[in-house]
Amino acid sequence: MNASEGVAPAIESILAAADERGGGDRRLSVAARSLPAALAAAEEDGRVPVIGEIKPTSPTTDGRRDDDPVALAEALVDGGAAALSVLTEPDHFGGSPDALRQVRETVSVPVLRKDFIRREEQLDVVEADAVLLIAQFVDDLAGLVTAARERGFQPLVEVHSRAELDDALSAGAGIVGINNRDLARLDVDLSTFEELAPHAPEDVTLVAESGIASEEDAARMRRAGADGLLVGSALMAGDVAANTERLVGAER
Ligand SMILES: O=P(O)(O)OC[C@@H](O)[C@@H](O)c1c[nH]c2ccccc12
Repeated sequence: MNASEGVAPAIESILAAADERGGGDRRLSVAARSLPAALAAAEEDGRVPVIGEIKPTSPTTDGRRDDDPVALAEALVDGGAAALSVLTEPDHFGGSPDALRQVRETVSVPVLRKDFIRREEQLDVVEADAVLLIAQFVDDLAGLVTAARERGFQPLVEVHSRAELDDALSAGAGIVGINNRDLARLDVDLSTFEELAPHAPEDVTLVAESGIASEEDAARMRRAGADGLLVGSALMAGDVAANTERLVGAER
């Protein structure tokens, strides 16, 4: 399979860079904070379960947010985020493994590592509670899901189509992220989540990813069955704690 077939030039460049990056030289063993439990606890508490993403920049963002990642993490948690996501991709998203390390040392909520992981040893770069695996970009999804679990990580498998959702489920994913962004065209359509969510079994933790900007968007994804919302850009623009508080307080 040629994983980069039919994807936007920015993504091709992201994948080429990902293939160049090495991995860790020893196998990590992490004691993970449970992401599903953190999302459920927020819900119990009457909060919209938001995974707040620290994303300094991206190929679809204008400008950059170069604040201290720890300060951003604290603002997200103060605003009520149930969990955090930290970009570790350096070349296109301005992230770093070190930012994740510092954030995870500071906060007590679960932290997701957001990167383009292609090979097993790339899991060994930095400890996190959950790791993103993008179905479209991984050749042996079941193998990487197992490799992630062997290290103690909770794999969050990202999908964008029915076929990828089925692949994620057959690979044994317990947490599935449905990305509303089409990586081939780079546009966002919230109906992606609405169309795919009904095909996931009840016991899978479902995360709606990308393009959630308003309280209405948050409510819409919750009505469609999202157990968690992964939000980056809309939180990063302006006052991070206030932005988070607004989405966390959205009604259904
Ligand atoms: O900034 P947004 O539209 O709220 O999106 C967050 C997140 O879903 C997005 O950053 C993302 C989804 N899948 C990814 C894979 C790699 C890098 C980034 C992503």
